[in-house]
Amino acid sequence: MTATPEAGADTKIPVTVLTGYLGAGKTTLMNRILTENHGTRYAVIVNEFGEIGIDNDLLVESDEEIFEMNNGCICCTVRGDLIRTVENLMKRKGSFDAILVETTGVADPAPVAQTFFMDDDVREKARLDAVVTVVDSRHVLKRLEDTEEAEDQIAFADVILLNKTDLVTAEELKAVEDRIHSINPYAVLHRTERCGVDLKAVLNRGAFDLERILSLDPQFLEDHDHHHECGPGCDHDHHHHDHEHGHDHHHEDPHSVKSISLTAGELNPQVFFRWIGDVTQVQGPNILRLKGIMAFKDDPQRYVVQGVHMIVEGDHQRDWKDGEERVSRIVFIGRELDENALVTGLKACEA
Ligand SMILES: Nc1nc2c(ncn2[C@@H]2O[C@H](COP(=O)(O)OP(=O)(O)OP(=O)(O)O)[C@@H](O)[C@H]2O)c(=O)[nH]1
Repeated sequence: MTATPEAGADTKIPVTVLTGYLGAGKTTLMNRILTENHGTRYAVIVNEFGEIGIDNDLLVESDEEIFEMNNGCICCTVRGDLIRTVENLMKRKGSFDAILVETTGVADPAPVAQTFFMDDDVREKARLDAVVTVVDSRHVLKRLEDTEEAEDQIAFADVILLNKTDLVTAEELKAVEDRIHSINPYAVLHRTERCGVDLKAVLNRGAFDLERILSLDPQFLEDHDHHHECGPGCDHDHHHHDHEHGHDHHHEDPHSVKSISLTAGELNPQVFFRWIGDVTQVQGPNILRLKGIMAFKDDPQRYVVQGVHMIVEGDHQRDWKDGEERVSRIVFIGRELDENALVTGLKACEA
């Protein structure tokens, strides 16, 4: 974690990570990005060559290669292939403006995101802009029953394209939205057919769109969630799927993903860094994402933290504006999170 503003943060190449279950529409979105006239030149990294038409854009193949960190982290891995690919791309810096990583065939988006936090050389040159998840509206509820990966992809997302809306009824779509919202209330949702979305809504979001995420009223979200999870969403599931485990109340399942949003006043940075380090060491395997904007006492600038599992990084972002309320806000998305401990822990960081 660096405590000083990083020089040249703006010159870092933004990286968009594209995830989504098999057949959700990732290639369709990719084709759109590569063919639409948006003025940005993308270098594309895929695990395997797709049938993508490329003009000016670079397409790089990378083989699956994942390293576990040898520092005892049980949930942190980096992708050697991705590091090398990004480094090779950087030698051609100037010939593209942004990088798009398609995680075809990769079930877990964490190692891809972690690579952009953990490898120093990569971090120096590139910044993770957003994780974009394409969801098949027709099949996602079933996928969520079958696999943890489908849930992880939603939990990780900053932007979600609710695709194939032509294949579901309005009620079905609403149920899907409710369910996604219950997993990750902070992702921006766009309903799409053939991934038809204004690409500005997907690309170059900046810092995981923290501003927007954290400006949401957590109280509202909690009420909202509760209502939805026990309401039409659950009903819908019952009608459409056979449940082997015999219940639908996802929030009662300790293994399901939930989000916890906390606020506090001005913090003592030393105490906060120690706390967030401890939290991620202990709860890291269960923390899929964390994002926060912190107000440190006597610090003229806002401090932004974000993390994946046990990895946290932070940076000063910009000056607090005149009249802007100096509050600290942080969101954890994960499984089996100890909410009381998080609440007490953050409180104890107050200056
Ligand atoms: N009906 C319908 N079909 C769609 C939509 N979007 C994509 N498809 C189709 O769904 C199929 C899968 O789309 P892809 O874009 O290849 O999905 P993908 O996520 O790249 O698939 P994999 O690479 O296999 O993981 C294709 O036949 C697309 O034409 C949509 O909104 N509605």
